Amino acid sequence: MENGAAKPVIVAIDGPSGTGKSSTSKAVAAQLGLSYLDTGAQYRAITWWMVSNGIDIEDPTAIAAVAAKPEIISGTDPANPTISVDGTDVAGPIRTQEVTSKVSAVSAVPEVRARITELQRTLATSAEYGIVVEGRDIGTTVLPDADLKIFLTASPEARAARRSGELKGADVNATREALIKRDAADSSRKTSPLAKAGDAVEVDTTALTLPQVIECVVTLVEEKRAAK
Ligand SMILES: Nc1ncnc2c1ncn2[C@@H]1O[C@H](COP(=O)(O)OP(=O)(O)OP(=O)(O)O)[C@@H](O)[C@H]1O
Ligand SMILES: Nc1ccn([C@@H]2O[C@H](COP(=O)(O)O)[C@@H](O)[C@H]2O)c(=O)n1
Repeated sequence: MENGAAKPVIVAIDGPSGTGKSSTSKAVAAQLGLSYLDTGAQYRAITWWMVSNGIDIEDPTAIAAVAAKPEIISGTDPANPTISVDGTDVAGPIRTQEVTSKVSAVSAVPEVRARITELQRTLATSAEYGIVVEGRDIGTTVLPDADLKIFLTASPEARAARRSGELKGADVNATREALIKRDAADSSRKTSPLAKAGDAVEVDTTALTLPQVIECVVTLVEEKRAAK
């Protein structure tokens, strides 16, 4: 732990799918003694609830009408990030192909975003030593006053190779097409699209190893902390 008497530091890490946001954010938070929030897991959790309750994912009005119903709780320990819906641990179910293919439609609904954004701001402001929050709109919308904003990128080929390595036996081309499709949906929605904040530092991770990306972000956070 390196938190000492330092003031809380708020770090926003955004970027498209498979650029390394979760792996990097978790490691940076653990190394610097900060909390960690995976906002994609929250959108996946509400999507899982919609699917489980038979809500028509193609109907934004139906989604909006029930967006406030599920109780979503995120644990922010980077060594053991947790996510539950109405008391049920959904860490496994939110990673299914079904949820992945439907999450962009649910996360595009403004009532869903308002609800989840409120949860995210509450967690960020209550983190004693600071927090690393990763997602798509953290630097632009959720935490526009974050101390440090990072926007991770990587080529679609690198991202697909990483993902298909994770999903044993998955076809790289199909994985690449699915990533591109999800990024396009997330980037083109009206409310809080995936976007780089004007004051974010862009890090292209295509040719970097994960430890190199972590080291780069740790250095940037330490510089910000020293200047606070
Ligand atoms: N720089 C890197 N080099 C090689 N592999 C990496 C790198 N960064 C991350 N990975 C691997 O790529 C995969 C995807 O990383 P991760 O889940 O962190 O991405 P993400 O941006 O959070 O994705 P998503 O938005 O889809 O959740 C993981 O298996 C991770 O270990
Ligand atoms: N700040 C965010 C974070 C995520 N989303 C939506 O959730 C989906 C899943 O995210 P993963 O990081 O777990 O892959 C993502 O495709 C977005 O639709 C979001 O809208 N805003």
